[in-house]
Amino acid sequence: MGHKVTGLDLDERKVNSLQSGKLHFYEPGLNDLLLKHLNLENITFTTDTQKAIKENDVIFLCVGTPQSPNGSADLQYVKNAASSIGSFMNQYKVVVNKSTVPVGTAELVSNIIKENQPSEVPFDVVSNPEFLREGSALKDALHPDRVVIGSTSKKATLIMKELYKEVTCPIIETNPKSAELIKYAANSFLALKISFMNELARLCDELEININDVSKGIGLDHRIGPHFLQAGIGYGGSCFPKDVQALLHTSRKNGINLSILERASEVNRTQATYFMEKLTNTVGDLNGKTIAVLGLAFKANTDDTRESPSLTVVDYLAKHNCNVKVHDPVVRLQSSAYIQYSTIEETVADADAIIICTDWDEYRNIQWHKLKDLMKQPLLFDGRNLINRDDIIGLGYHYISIANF
Ligand SMILES: NC(=O)C1=CN([C@@H]2O[C@H](COP(=O)(O)OP(=O)(O)OC[C@H]3O[C@@H](n4cnc5c(N)ncnc54)[C@H](O)[C@@H]3O)[C@@H](O)[C@H]2O)C=CC1
Ligand SMILES: O=C(O)[C@H]1O[C@H](OP(=O)(O)OP(=O)(O)OC[C@H]2O[C@@H](n3ccc(=O)[nH]c3=O)[C@H](O)[C@@H]2O)[C@H](O)[C@@H](O)[C@@H]1O
Repeated sequence: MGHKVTGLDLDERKVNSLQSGKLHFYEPGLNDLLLKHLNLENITFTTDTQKAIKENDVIFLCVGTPQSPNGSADLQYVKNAASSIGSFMNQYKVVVNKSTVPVGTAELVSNIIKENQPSEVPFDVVSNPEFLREGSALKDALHPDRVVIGSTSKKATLIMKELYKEVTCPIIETNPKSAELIKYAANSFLALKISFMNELARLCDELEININDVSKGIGLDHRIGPHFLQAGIGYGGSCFPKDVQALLHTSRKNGINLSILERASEVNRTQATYFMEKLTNTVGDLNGKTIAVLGLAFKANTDDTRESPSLTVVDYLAKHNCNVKVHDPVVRLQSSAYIQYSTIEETVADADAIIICTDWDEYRNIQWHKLKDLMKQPLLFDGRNLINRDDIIGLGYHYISIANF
């Protein structure tokens, strides 16, 4: 968008990798753009906190806000970053909370900055939540549905609008607390949609109704919309699970029961196990069985495995003494719970069953007729409803899905 950007991180390994033009994670399209802007000297990476704070007018806080044991968002990284900003700022700055943070954090950040300033320097704190998805981060960031600016300062709002002037979408101007809640409400509502479909899919399983037809049928109603109605083995990732818990924690602290969200979280907690019970019902005793798991990432087009339902599946299988063989096109993780193979063929060889856990296109396009003879028996569990039921049954597979009839 024409800005000069400094990427500051305390992790030297990440900074060195990015500065040398290599992404340390998988995100389609991002590496080319990184190289382009490194060459144009539009972006540079550093671990020098003081220099990065002094040399920039707008400081985005994009640090992690992981889940604490009690469900709340752990703000230790936000607090540390805020105290560094206070210590090192030398002139007016706009400090932007880009991390997903609970209601009241803009005020908290502001107080920490003030407490750490050696002498008074003016600044404003703005809440500007991020709505991009992993796997489509670039498109989402450059073409967002909306930009939310939560600010009590006209000056800071103007600077933020100038910063986003290349982006063509509605800009919601509000106060910081509303902006903070908008982020949690958005993620929670999306999680709710998924859990609603997953619970409905359990009923569809009983009634032999195709949940995908139900999604299509309701999604065409503009008031409902077609997105985030895909039933599967549950939502994962570094955000939905933790953000739902953080909002529930905020609601309990304030004496309000968000009962629908509580239930959505519970449905998600049990969804992968619900699917695994189908495996037990079909295969019987799992002890010593060889199971091939396709996909470790929490969804396609990312190498992120944080809160991935695949790991719940692997854990379940390992606990039931299965011989677990896994495949993922991009994730490379060592674990004593499984052996990872680089080809799908090796992964499914001698398997008693295949379980699809991630919606990679690579799995959608598998030549299933070629795999059948490699397996002990042609048994396919489709946790993402990726496969055409009639086609796969036509090839002689026994096919079990999330109500994909
Ligand atoms: N990952 C995603 O797709 C999205 C994430 N978010 C939110 O953005 C925030 C960050 O998420 P992720 O990037 O996934 O977290 P992450 O944990 O992968 O990365 C955070 C980075 O901050 C660095 N860091 C911590 N303290 C620092 C400090 N004082 N100075 C400089 N660097 C510091 C860490 O070394 C780490 O590299 C979270 O609040 C998350 O909820 C929001 C929308 C999308
Ligand atoms: O706050 C965040 O970090 C981000 O969290 C999510 O993005 P992300 O976690 O990257 O991925 P999603 O595409 O939302 O998928 C989340 C999980 O839900 C699952 N999902 C998604 C959609 C669906 O219909 N069904 C379904 O099971 C996915 O497989 C995945 O496990 C939100 O979509 C982003 O808007 C938000 O910025």
